[in-house]
Amino acid sequence: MSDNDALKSLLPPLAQARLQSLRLADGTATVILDASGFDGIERDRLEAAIKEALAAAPGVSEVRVAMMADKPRRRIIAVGSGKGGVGKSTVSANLAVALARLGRKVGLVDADIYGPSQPRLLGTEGKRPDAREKQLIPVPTAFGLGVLSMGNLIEPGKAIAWRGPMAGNALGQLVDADWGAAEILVVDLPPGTGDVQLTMLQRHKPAGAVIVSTPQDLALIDATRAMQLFEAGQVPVIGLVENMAGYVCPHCGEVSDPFGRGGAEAEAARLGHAFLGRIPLDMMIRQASDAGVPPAAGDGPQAEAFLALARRVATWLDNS
Ligand SMILES: Nc1ncnc2c1ncn2[C@@H]1O[C@H](COP(=O)(O)OP(=O)(O)OP(=O)(O)O)[C@@H](O)[C@H]1O
Repeated sequence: MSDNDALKSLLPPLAQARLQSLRLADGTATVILDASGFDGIERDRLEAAIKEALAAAPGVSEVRVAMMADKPRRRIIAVGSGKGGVGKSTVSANLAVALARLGRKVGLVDADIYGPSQPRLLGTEGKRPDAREKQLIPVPTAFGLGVLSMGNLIEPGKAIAWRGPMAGNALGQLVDADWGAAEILVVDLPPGTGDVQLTMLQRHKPAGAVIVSTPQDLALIDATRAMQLFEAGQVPVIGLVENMAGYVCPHCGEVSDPFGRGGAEAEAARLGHAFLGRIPLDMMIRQASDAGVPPAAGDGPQAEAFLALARRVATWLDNS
């Protein structure tokens, strides 16, 4: 029997069952265990039992126990659009806030190198993330979620010079940050089908993608292209959201359809994708967003529209 096997046989059965590695070097026994599912008391008890079991073993002067914690199963929802200005950032921010309101543990990554707008939308402008051992710590917001933005990493105005590997590495820093207990990461992608999208697909494997479009035909053609990119990368398209869908008159509340109606729903159906809902073109949405208070955090029909979207996305995640 090797020294390691002899030591292993001294461990309590539970520790043996959960053992990942056991090493003895210079009198120090290092025991690494998979402690997923254990609470603090169970961990303390097990650690004490292991120390007691090995303390008197030959050649052991010190025992170190490392418990590998549960890694939360974190899933990425990529929010994309075919073209800029369709409200992808607005939808991402409010989807994340609404998911948090539904009790989901969520974080938001602003990967839009061309126009990082999440700090403004979530009222965190000017706040920089801390870092611990080179890992970024998300900036807390008033809405129950943390946020990290490309804007935290690049100097304003320099975004356009960011290409390929640089943008990919920056995305990695944001996605692999210290997201704590967050189970869902909503990632606001740049518009179109460029480098950041490809890195997202290849390195970070989103669980699914939400595509935002306005009702115009041209926006829908671009949205279709964005959906095809995700499908080619084997990322399921959760569905299509139609933003700026009907205009809500700020005076009388009447809803009209300056860009037509039903186009996105028909396009989603044509492509065999789900239609996730309609967000109206509403002055209140723009004003609240500009003021750093996402409408999803408030009351009324605007919040309800985003909560309905979040419910659909949460249900999709639960069933996939
Ligand atoms: N449903 C809406 N009602 C009213 N205004 C909206 C709505 N959605 C977005 N906006 C406004 O439209 C503008 C563009 O939105 P946003 O920045 O979210 O778009 P985007 O697609 O992320 O753009 P970009 O790709 O350029 O970053 C913002 O001023 C935003 O407040």
